[in-house]
Amino acid sequence: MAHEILTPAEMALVDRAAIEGGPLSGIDLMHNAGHAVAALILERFSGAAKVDVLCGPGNNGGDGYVVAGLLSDAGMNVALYAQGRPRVGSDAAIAARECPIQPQPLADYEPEAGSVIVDALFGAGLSKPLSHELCRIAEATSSRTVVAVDLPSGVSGETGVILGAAFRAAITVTFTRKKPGHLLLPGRDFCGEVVVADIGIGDRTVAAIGSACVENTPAAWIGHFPAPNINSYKYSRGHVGVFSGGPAATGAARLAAMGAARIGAGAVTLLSPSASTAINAAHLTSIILREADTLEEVLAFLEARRPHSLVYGPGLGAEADAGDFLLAMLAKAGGLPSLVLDADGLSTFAGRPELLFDALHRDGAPATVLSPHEGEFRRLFPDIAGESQISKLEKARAAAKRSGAVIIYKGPDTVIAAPSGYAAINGNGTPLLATAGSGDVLSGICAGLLAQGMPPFEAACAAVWAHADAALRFGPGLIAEDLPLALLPTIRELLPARQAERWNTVFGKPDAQTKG
Ligand SMILES: NC(=O)C1=CN([C@@H]2O[C@H](COP(=O)(O)OP(=O)(O)OC[C@H]3O[C@@H](n4cnc5c(N)ncnc54)[C@H](O)[C@@H]3O)[C@@H](O)[C@H]2O)[C@@H](O)CC1
Ligand SMILES: Nc1ncnc2c1ncn2[C@@H]1O[C@H](COP(=O)(O)OP(=O)(O)O)[C@@H](O)[C@H]1O
Ligand SMILES: [K+]
Repeated sequence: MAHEILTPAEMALVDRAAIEGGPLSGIDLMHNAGHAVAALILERFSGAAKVDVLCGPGNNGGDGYVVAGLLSDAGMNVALYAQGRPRVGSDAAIAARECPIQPQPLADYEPEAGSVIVDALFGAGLSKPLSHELCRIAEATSSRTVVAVDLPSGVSGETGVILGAAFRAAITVTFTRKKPGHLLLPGRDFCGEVVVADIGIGDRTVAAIGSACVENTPAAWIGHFPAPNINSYKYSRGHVGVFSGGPAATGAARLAAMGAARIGAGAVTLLSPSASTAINAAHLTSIILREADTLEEVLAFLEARRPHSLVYGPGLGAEADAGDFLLAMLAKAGGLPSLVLDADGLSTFAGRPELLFDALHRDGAPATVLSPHEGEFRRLFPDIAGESQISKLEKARAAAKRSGAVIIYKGPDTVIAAPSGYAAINGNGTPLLATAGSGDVLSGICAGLLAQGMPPFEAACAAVWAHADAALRFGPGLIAEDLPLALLPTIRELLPARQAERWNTVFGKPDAQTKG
């Protein structure tokens, strides 16, 4: 699984296990790391007038000494600036000794136009904010071409938080696997293009560490992606029920309904208050419309039609009665398989979230996905949101554990987390999605996948990825109404990939275990 994400601490364990297990020693790995960075610079920037390599005191600096030596051997004009000497006996000390270029004090460094800067100051070992002097240098290089080794110095590999200031890289070359700081904001914004270099550490060594986080790519869930078979009929392909708001707020539910239908649910029913029926009827064709004003009417629908998944929240209004209605429905409806709570369906529990969490932890509760944006997350999990020391990844995990639901913690760096702690960080997000109603479509896509039998964690991951992929393919001008139809090219590529995966499974290749 080459899409695992490793924290710096996990990466250190992997490095150690690789060195102990052989055949490569620490300095061999450092040589390989330096080679990878030097090869990239030769490939992309061989015409640069000069390369300035900035080396720190640890092994990140060690990589820098290797890069400087290799680029100089290749005929480039290289200058080396170092902060502190590597610790005696470290791999970095060997690399510094091997390097033919005499380092100058980093305090003397002034960036020049036309130079490419290699930032090998701090990587995984960054433990405190950059000093004033380093902040000055980071600032002075912000408009230059910087290639960062492992991470831009100043970016926490674990959280993506900036410690003091950070170098702004055009390209970051990291080793073996990405770290959370490459995907979480604001770190991601400082990394530029991220290249993952293989330095000779095998997949098995990485797998043995048991990272519980992956980058959200189709590889993480394609084995569960639903494909209709020859026996499918509309209800067996998945039936989604979406709750509509009152007459002034019906659009959100229709967006969710269309998202569910386009991702492949065979039937989607919009449950509409009678005051909204005429408006909804005027805007719907293939979506089934069912009037339901009271709990009894909703329960009668659930009993008669047995939908596989419900979307509750978009456009419902955040007043307490929306939450009370949901709790009553959960208490009385037997055997509801799955539920997506979004928007007002989350905000209605502000100040009383434990009522929701208790209901979701009860025996027989539906498999639930909560899809809060930043503000909704703060309303449901104020203490977790306020923790300044932990990453968005850890916040999503804590929220999933507490609520008993899969969390889609939305934003440019959406994190998906299961109550088990298993998590994914999304990397294909696009600001094109920052348009009103796009979250409503996402909730429908997620419900549509749940209704087709996809396990909740995988359904949430696939929904987030497909939502962003569709937006990227559609391009500028996207509004939420476009998103359901924009899913088509995405689905048309995912379905053959799913078929190929099925053949692999027949022949015993990848595992299709659920992580949720
Ligand atoms: N054998 C290995 O373990 C390998 C390590 N590699 C490189 O090694 C790096 C990790 O090396 P290290 O663990 O030595 O860590 P770093 O080189 O990132 O930094 C550690 C040193 O910097 C100091 N430090 C941290 N933050 C500071 C700050 N803000 N101001 C001043 N000093 C600060 C620490 O006290 C420590 O001395 C990786 O990022 C990667 O580039 C690669 O060469 C691959 C192999
Ligand atoms: N800058 C961005 N980059 C990537 N994705 C974004 C960005 N801004 C918003 N999104 C995504 O767009 C969607 C917006 O959802 P939400 O905030 O609930 O909007 P709405 O309530 O209008 O539907 C989420 O999936 C979110 O992750
Ligand atoms: K660095």
